[in-house]
Amino acid sequence: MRESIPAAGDVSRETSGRLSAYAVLLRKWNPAINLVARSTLDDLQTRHFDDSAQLFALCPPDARHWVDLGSGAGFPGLVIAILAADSVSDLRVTLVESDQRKATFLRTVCRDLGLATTNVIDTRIELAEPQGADVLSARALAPLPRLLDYAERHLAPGGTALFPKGARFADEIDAALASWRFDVQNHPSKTDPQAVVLKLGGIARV
Ligand SMILES: C[S@@+](CC[C@H](N)C(=O)[O-])C[C@H]1O[C@@H](n2cnc3c(N)ncnc32)[C@H](O)[C@@H]1O
Repeated sequence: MRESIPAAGDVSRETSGRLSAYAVLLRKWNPAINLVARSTLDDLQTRHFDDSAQLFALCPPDARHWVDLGSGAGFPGLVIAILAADSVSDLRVTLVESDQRKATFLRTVCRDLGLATTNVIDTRIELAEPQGADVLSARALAPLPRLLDYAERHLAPGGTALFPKGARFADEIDAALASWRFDVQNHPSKTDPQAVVLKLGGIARV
């Protein structure tokens, strides 16, 4: 089956082809290793592809290394890697996923799609070598205070964190401010009226 999944905004034929090939692999592997909830397979584009692609527009132009934590089936990190492969930037992407079967899936997609500058680390975030990321992302991984612990390990000084969050994002920010200071912008989600993408900079422990 040929998928037709362009990301949000205009993308080249090559990028559109890679996104379609990724979707085909996802559907093929999903019954065996439960990459995404079956209920979301009917709306892969909005729930996963567009939801991931919106983060790419928030990437600082001088970023060189994007690290996605707890990538699972590759959201948002693999979509970012596909979009970056077609951009003028030299962005390389690292996906951290401790589930070995999911990490194998991520590596297979990278190989089949020719994503030569995307790397998969199949260890726990807490144990992985510090990554010095310019941009750190994590979707559906952990509450904000724990994400900031991860950012302390893996984000370069002055780096940017992008965390999609649900309707209770303000409570998470309040909880995090007990131990951290940071600048935060709330970008409304383009796929869910209740959700936002939090863009954090200047992260430091109080
Ligand atoms: C709920 S899923 C979200 C996956 C993906 N980010 C998404 O939004 O579709 C969380 C993923 O993070 C991985 N994970 C959870 N804790 C982790 C850790 N400490 N280190 C590495 N991966 C972790 C899990 O294996 C799982 O694939």
